Amino acid sequence: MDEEPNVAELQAVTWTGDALRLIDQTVLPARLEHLEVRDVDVLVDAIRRLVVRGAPALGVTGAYGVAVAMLQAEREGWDRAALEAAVDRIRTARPTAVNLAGGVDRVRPLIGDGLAAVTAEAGRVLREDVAANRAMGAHGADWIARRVSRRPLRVLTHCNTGSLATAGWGTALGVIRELHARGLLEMVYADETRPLLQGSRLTAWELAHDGIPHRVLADGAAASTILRGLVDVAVIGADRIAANGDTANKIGSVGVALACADAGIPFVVAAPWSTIDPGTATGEDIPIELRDGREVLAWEGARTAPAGSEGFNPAFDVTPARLISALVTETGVLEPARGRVPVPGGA
Ligand SMILES: CSC[C@H]1O[C@H](OP(=O)(O)O)[C@H](O)[C@@H]1O
Repeated sequence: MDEEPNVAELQAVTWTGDALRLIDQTVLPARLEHLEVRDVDVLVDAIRRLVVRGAPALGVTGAYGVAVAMLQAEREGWDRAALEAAVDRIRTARPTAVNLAGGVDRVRPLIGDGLAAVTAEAGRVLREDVAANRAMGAHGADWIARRVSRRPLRVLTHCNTGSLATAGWGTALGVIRELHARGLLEMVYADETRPLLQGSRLTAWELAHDGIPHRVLADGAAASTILRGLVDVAVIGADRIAANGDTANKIGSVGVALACADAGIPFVVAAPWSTIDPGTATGEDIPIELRDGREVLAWEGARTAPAGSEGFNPAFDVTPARLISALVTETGVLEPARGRVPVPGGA
């Protein structure tokens, strides 16, 4: 890695004019490399392998993915039906983050207006997300500063919700960046987030580049670290939020929420409205991605479990609204645990 990147401004997803340029998150933090995508099969594979990942980043990817499909259709002489089928494959490449489908659906109606219309709308999706993250950071820091009296603050987070998971700045990590900028932050406890280690590989990389003090902990250490009083607030992201406030996020999130409830500290979710799905009534209706069990049984090709063992690898879990102290959005803060949910009267 040559130049030191400005990680807070890093763009996991950019459009080159004729290709999607993705940071390859599977090789971070060892190497900062990019993948230029001009083919739908390559894009679907990149989404499934988490080359690009994180709900808002997937939303931008889905939007520009329509442009990738349009250019390939032109090159390869696809008819409209073949183009729509390719767009559907992008839309369904991963099931849980509602943003992926949302990004595709945002630009799909513009296919008939041509590539420029599609890429212009996709650009708005990207810029709106950056603006949303900045606003979320401020709303979240304001809420936490009002609700938590200890200074400075010790914050626990799970998975990666920074520039790498969004169009820039981050959701939960955007709140953490804002707390740091205000001089309110003592320490960030970053769950390693097995099995793909988004916390130890990606969040730690972002925090280190920002000069934010942090410690990486085993996922299994989160609950006792919270119960021992070493954490003042937990802030995490989301992949899909149901109408009643139930929230799907990276596997291990609900354990953090349960520990926070028992310890009497706030459990905060930071997510843009593009992650809220009014069409999903409750957490029971959120599709949970079941990934290849082998991800749990090995790391970088080195088997860690016995040959005969099977893996069980749900990628997300659902935290019930009753455990969520604050849902921080770009327009302000809801309090699901107090009944203030995205769709009042929702299921
Ligand atoms: C800012 S949303 C990030 C969200 O997405 C992650 O999932 P994955 O790494 O599998 O894409 C995780 O749930 C994060 O909280």
